[in-house]
Amino acid sequence: MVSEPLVVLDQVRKAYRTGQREQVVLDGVTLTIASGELVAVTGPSGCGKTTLLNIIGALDSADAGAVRSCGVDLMLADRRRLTAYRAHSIGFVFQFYNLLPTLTALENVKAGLAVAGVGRHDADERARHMLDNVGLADATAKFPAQLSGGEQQRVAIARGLAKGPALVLADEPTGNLDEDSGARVMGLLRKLTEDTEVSVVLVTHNPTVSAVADRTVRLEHGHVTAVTEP
Ligand SMILES: Nc1ncnc2c1ncn2[C@@H]1O[C@H](COP(=O)(O)OP(=O)(O)OP(=O)(O)O)[C@@H](O)[C@H]1O
Repeated sequence: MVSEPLVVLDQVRKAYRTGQREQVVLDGVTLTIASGELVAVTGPSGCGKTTLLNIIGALDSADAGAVRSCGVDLMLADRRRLTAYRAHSIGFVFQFYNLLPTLTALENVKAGLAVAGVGRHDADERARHMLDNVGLADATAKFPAQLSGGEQQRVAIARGLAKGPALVLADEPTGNLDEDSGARVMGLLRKLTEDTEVSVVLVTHNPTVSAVADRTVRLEHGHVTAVTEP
């Protein structure tokens, strides 16, 4: 039996309007992502990579086309359904980690679980387990400012993954890291897709990062211009 892809984008169009001016950012983007796949999205600055990620994550909406992800039709779903989709199905990882500075590593991961509706006892156990998985079992009580950039990004990955999402969306997850820390973060994301059914879509400018992916999708002038597999 051939299973349905986790994400299906069909002829997706997105334009931004500023006053009278309309800028078409995505102009007929078609793309599918399978469960357990790691897909890198590359392309020149301003080509719409973040916009594409935001549409898949229901942080923004397409103007036309079809967008289905994790069993949800994002073009038809109401706000409540979209909020539940973001909270349960998607793990977000950002370039600048977006950790809460006044919370410890453990509390940051637990905060992500609270949003997903996980009870306090379960959340504590799961958060500790996730921090252990990313190699930070000794850093649970540390605040973000006491951690390196790479460690902070690993906390952010633990936070994004603790709720058990089907899909992780990562915008330049290694963009602020040195080569070694970046390689470790990529190794973590790679292992995750190998050990579980989680899919990862990440935006990157770095060819070393996209080399780790199952597929690299290049966006240019609103279109997918190339798809490469290593
Ligand atoms: N909310 C918005 N309103 C108006 N224009 C926007 C908005 N968001 C993005 N844009 C414009 O859409 C285009 C695509 O932006 P996007 O952030 O998706 O590109 P990107 O490929 O991720 O760029 P970069 O690699 O520089 O991060 C840019 O020209 C940007 O200025």
